[in-house]
Order: sequence, then structure tokens, then C-alpha cells
Amino acid sequence: MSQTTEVNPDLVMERAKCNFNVLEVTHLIDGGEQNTLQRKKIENIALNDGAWKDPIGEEHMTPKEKYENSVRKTCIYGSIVKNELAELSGMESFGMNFLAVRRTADAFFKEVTPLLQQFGQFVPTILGQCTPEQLSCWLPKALGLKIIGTYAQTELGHGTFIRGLETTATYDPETEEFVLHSPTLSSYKWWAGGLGKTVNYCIVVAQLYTKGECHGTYPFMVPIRDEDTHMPLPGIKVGEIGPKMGYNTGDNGFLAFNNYRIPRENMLMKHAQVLKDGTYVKVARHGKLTYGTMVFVRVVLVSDAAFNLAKACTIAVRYSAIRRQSRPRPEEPEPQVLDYATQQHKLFIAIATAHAFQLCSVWLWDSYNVVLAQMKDGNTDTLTEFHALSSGMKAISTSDSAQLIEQCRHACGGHGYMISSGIPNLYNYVTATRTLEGDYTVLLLQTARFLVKAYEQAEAKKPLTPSVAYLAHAFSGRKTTWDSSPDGIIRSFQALAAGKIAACVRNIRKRMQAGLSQVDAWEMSTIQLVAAAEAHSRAVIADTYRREIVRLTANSSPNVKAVMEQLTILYLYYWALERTGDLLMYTSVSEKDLVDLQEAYEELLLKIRPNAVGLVDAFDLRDEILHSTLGSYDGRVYERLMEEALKSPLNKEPVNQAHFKYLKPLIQGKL
Ligand SMILES: CCCCCCCCCCCCCCCCC/C=C/C(=O)SCCNC(=O)CCNC(=O)[C@H](O)C(C)(C)COP(=O)(O)OP(=O)(O)OC[C@H]1O[C@@H](n2cnc3c(N)ncnc32)[C@H](O)[C@@H]1OP(=O)(O)O
Ligand SMILES: Cc1cc2nc3c(=O)[nH]c(=O)nc-3n(C[C@H](O)[C@H](O)[C@H](O)COP(=O)(O)OP(=O)(O)OC[C@H]3O[C@@H](n4cnc5c(N)ncnc54)[C@H](O)[C@@H]3O)c2cc1C
Repeated sequence: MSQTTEVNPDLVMERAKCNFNVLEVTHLIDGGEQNTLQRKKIENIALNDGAWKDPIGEEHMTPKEKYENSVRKTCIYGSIVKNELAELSGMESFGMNFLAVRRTADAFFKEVTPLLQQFGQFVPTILGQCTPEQLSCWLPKALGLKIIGTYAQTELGHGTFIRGLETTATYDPETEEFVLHSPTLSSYKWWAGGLGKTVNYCIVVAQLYTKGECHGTYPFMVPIRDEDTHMPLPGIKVGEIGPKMGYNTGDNGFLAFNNYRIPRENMLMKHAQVLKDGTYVKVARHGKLTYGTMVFVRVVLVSDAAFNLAKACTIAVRYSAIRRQSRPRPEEPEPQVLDYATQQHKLFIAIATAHAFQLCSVWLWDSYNVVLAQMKDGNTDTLTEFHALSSGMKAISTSDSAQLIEQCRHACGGHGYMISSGIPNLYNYVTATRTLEGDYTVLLLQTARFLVKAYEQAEAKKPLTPSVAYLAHAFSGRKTTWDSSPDGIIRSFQALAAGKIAACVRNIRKRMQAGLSQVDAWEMSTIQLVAAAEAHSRAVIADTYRREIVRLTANSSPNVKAVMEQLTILYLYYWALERTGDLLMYTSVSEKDLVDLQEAYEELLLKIRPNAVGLVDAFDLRDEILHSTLGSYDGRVYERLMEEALKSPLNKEPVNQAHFKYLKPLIQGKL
């Protein structure tokens, strides 16, 4: 942890007040002491020599300078963490090295590296979609950065509806090549990260045609720029898509093909093949295995949501401890804003949620590895449930994180609006993750498809998979009895998920009986289906968070156990109070129970208050990674804000020329 000599006295006081061992909680978050040591080792290698520093503040650079600076730092960073990046050669190894690389990358890149997609999707697609021969050809090149690539699926006209993509890959048996073509403007590839200027290869998802028949979308390895001159190859039109809310150092691009030819071997053929004579051979047992990269990234994004939220609440809690405002008791000094109950209400849920998502992401990752292992043995039975689960968790974690990061900004008042606070960049990054890799609503509707089928299974008294086992109790005809214990609240969350799913099924059936088609009846019910999938995902998250904390703190010291338990209960109370209407509908909760719950919630905030700074210190986020004037370990907020203000290019001269050119003539009435 970075420490300077002078630490703000309020933070010194807060740290003295903390009643638990901060390092013990850090180990818990990292998944053990060895992991913490390994992470710190990589952080020291990557960060200690200051290579992440910018010549001038990135926010003062032009878009072109920003991009070039980001490429410069990518090359430095890539050479520092070369060995750790090589670890990505097995998708199962999403270990501490990967997470440490993810963390330290944020010291180098306030937005993103243009090589994010190289490791976020290009390498994972090679791993998941290639035959062994293709893997041995492309993986070493990609990992060794001999080729730089991205993943171009989305088009101007379609992102969500993959089956609607228009780019075609038509097999020509005469030359044993595929001909890639963009027949319309809406078929132009759009969005792929790094495509604008950086990459020379691209995995392109296109409609496969052979022998006059379309076989759906498949990925193709496509060289797009000359490996020597980096010029776009003939038949390729490529460029950058322009300024965005965030990701501005990521050169997202567009791409179009004019009857562009690639060898037959460049179709990624793990799940289907086109033989030399053009015969199409399907290998995969499950129709959606070509969507595998998206499933992988959705799992990664849950962990990313937790990490970014931890950053935001570290900034906001430390700042709230040094910020003093208003004088409710005239005889006393102005209180730290962290002492206001409303401030605690804004922030402590953010800490608890960061823990919840972190633990869920590890659990989801372990479940994913089980699914991958089963698929290696040819068994794809659990993929459908995992797709529903990962879709729901990705949707909720990215959406909640974005909202809570914005809440952290609110908690920092005016200074939170400064780019130098670090929060705007965090928000701009995370809010995009709600959309990319599958939009929030669209993914929850995928979860809902699974839930409706699971409900029908339960109705028919057929066996249920673990994440929906609670549906077996949905047919008792009685409201679930309210019980404010943690397990009782989780049962209530499951009851309201079950109630909402049942209501959806009833509505769909009623509408179909009234004459609507299945598609129309489903469409009319989608508002409720999204709400049901949200309720289900929240029940899974709450249950996983609680179970994992109980398991992980079994041997913890009493005070660590206590504070971890308080956060878990806070999470449950918070969401119960957010959903009082639903609880009244689906459980026996009474008005008095809800009044008691609100009171218990407020008392819990008070109990957590003395440990708040200790809790965010336990995330162990180095100042270099936080990039925040408000959130540094030493709390020298005002000095840092002033230092940053003085870096503004407008402060380079006492009077700006605009005064003489425009204002003075206006003042003098000469305009
Ligand atoms: C030196 C530098 C170092 C730097 C290091 C940095 C470290 C790296 C860190 C990594 C961080 C990662 C960040 C990554 C950034 C990502 C950027 C963004 C990328 C993208 O956005 S790529 C494009 C993503 N696009 C999407 O996600 C599209 C969303 N749409 C879909 O997924 C689908 O079209 C659909 C699911 C919405 C519908 O598909 P479709 O119409 O074909 O299917 P149906 O609705 O008809 O359903 C049919 C049945 O198929 C099942 N199904 C659907 N999908 C799947 C799936 N994926 N797996 C399994 N089953 C699936 C449905 O459930 C249906 O089943 P049923 O039984 O018939 O009901
Ligand atoms: C920063 C960023 C980086 C990206 N990087 C990449 C990349 O590297 N490679 C790549 O291929 N793509 C990338 N994308 C694209 C991304 O995957 C898509 O934008 C995303 O999947 C959403 O699809 P869309 O844009 O078509 O939205 P749309 O589907 O057009 O969504 C518009 C609205 O319609 C709603 N909607 C759509 N379909 C339905 C439905 N069936 N039912 C109900 N509502 C619906 C949505 O909920 C949304 O409210 C990136 C996007 C962003 C923002």
C-alpha cells in the first residue's frame, strides 16, 4: 500500500478506529494469503518504476495524442507483464496473475488499452473456436503479439441479433477460399476495439455460405493490414468510429469487405467444418457453441464490475472521511460527511455489493470451469443453465455497478465531478459494460427463457437444476412466511422470483388463450419477464454471497467474521427494503416487519461506520491504480486538487488571447 509521510489526520483517526485486521480481509478478497503475495509481486514489477506515468495529463491531450500515448504505454506494459500474459494460454487459468494484470493495466490506462480485445476476445476466441492445428498456428503468434487482433461481430445494423448479421463468407471450391463481402452499409462491422488503427488481424463473424446454402454465423481469421507496412489490404475498408463516452483510447473501428478472399483454413473449424469440396460438416453437439467467447467475457465482466466498484467506493469513502460539511450541532466542529446516515446509506451498500460481486464472480468462474470440463467430454447439458446464469449475473452486476459508481460520485459532491476524482472515467467505462457483450434487457430475457422452461419442469414435477431448485416450492398455494434472518430473507427473495415467474407464465398462457401467438404473448409479457429474471438473478447473488461469506470466514478472527457478516446482512436488508412492494405481494411480511427492518438497517449502518475506511483499505488498491485526487491513501485531497488544477493548459498564460479577440471588442462595443 502506498504511504506518504503526511496522512490526513481524519484518515489517521479512522484507521486507528478500525477494529479488524485489514490484511486478513485483503486475503479473504484475494482468495488467500498466497494470492495476495502473488498479486503484490506483480504490482511491484509493473508499477514500481513509474512507467505508467504520462508526460502530461491524458485529459489535456488531443484524441490523436491520447491514442498514440496509449499505444506507447501498451508496448511498455506488454513487455513488463509478458510472462503473466502468456498464462492466458489456458482459459481455465483465470488466476491471480490474470487479475493482477487486469488491476495493474488500470494504472497505465485511465480508459482502455487498444490491445484490450487482443486479450479480452481475440485470444479467447482462438482458444475456444479453433481446431488443434489452427490453435498451434495462431495461439503462439497471438500470445507473443506477433499478430494483433480483435473480434468483429457487431455491424452497423445489428449487434444483439447475431443471426441477423449481413456480412457473408461464401466458399469457392475452385480456389479453396472464402470470399468475404459486405453487401450493404448496415453490414459494415462496427465497434470492434483496436480495429480503427491498431490491429492487423481480425476475427470476423459472418454468415457462412457453401454450395448455395447458408449455415448461419461462424468466425473467420482475417488479415486486414499488411504485416510489414500496416496498410489496409486491397478489398478492405477500415477506420475508426469517432469519439465516445469512454473507451476513447481503444480505437473502436469499422470494417467492410469488397469480395475479399481468405484461405479455407481461416474458418475457425472447431464446431463446424467446410471440406475442400465445399461440404459443410457440423461437429458441435450444441447449436450455440460458436457464441462461446461471449459467455467467457460475460463471466469476466462480473469480476470487472466488482473491481471497478471497489475502486469507486474506496475513493468515495476516503473522501467522505476527510470532507467536513455543515454544522448540525453548533457547539461542535463540522462533522465528517461520512457521519451522515444518508451518506452511509449511499456508500456502505457499494462496499457490500463489491464484495458480493467479487465472490459471485469466483463462484461463477468455478462453475464455468465445470461446464467447460463437461463439454470437453462431449456433454453440453449444463451449458443452457450456465448461459442463463451468466447472462443474468452479467446484466445485474454491470448495471448495479454503474449505478453505484454514479452514487459514489453523488457522495463526493462537486469534486466528484472532476475528471481527476477518477469517478467519471470509471462510470464511463462501466456503464458501457451494461450494453456491450449483450445488452442488459436482452440478456435478462435470455435468463427468462430458461426460467419459464424451468417453471414448466417444476409444474410437471420433473427434476430441477440447482439454480432454480427453489421453484419446487412454488406450488404450495401459500405465501412464504416472512422471517428476517439472513436465510429467511433469501427464501423470501426466491419466493418473489418464483411468484414473478409464475405470473409471467400465467400471463403468457392467458394471452395465448385469448388468441395471441406464442411470440406475441411472450412479447406482451417481456416487461414482467425482465423483472422476473432480475428477481431470480438477485436471489442467486444474495444466496451465493451469503454462502460464500459463511464458508470463507469459518476460520476468520471474530472481528473479521463480524464485519463481513454485517456487510452481508446489510446487503440483504437493503434489497429487501428496495423491494417492499414485491415482499408484500409474495410473502407474509407485515407493515410492522418492514418498520423493524428499516430500523435494523439504520442500526447496522452505525455499526459499520467505524470500520468504513478499514473496509475500503482492505481492497488494497494502490494510488497508481485509483488515479484519484479524492481517494489517495494519504487523503491529501485539497493539495492534489490544486496541483491538478494548475496543470490545466488554460493556466499556462495569465490572459488568454480569446479575451483580446472577442471579449474586449464586445466590452468596448466594437462588435
Ligand atoms: C498489453 C496489454 C494487456 C492488457 C490486458 C488486459 C486484460 C484483459 C481483460 C479482459 C477484460 C474483458 C473486456 C472485454 C471487452 C469487451 C468489449 C466488447 C465486446 C463485444 O461487445 S463483442 C459482441 C458481443 N455481442 C453480443 O453479446 C450479442 C448479444 N446477443 C446474443 O448473445 C444472442 O444473439 C442472443 C442470445 C441475444 C440471441 O441469440 P439467437 O437469436 O441466436 O438465439 P435465440 O434467442 O433464438 O435462442 C436460441 C437458444 O440458444 C440459447 N443461447 C443463446 N445464446 C447462447 C449461448 N451463448 N450459450 C448457450 N446457449 C445460448 C438460448 O437460450 C436459446 O435456448 P432455448 O433452449 O431455445 O431457449
Ligand atoms: C464500448 C463498446 C465496445 C464494444 N466492443 C465491441 C467489439 O469489440 N466487438 C463487437 O463485435 N462488438 C462490440 N460492441 C458492440 C456491442 O456488443 C453491442 O453494442 C451490444 O451487443 C448491443 O447491441 P446493439 O448495439 O445492436 O443494441 P440494440 O440491440 O440495437 O439495442 C437497442 C435497444 O433495443 C433493445 N432491444 C434489442 N433487441 C431486443 C429484444 N429482442 N427485446 C427487447 N429489447 C431489445 C435493447 O434493450 C436496447 O434498449 C461494443 C460496444 C460498446 C458500447
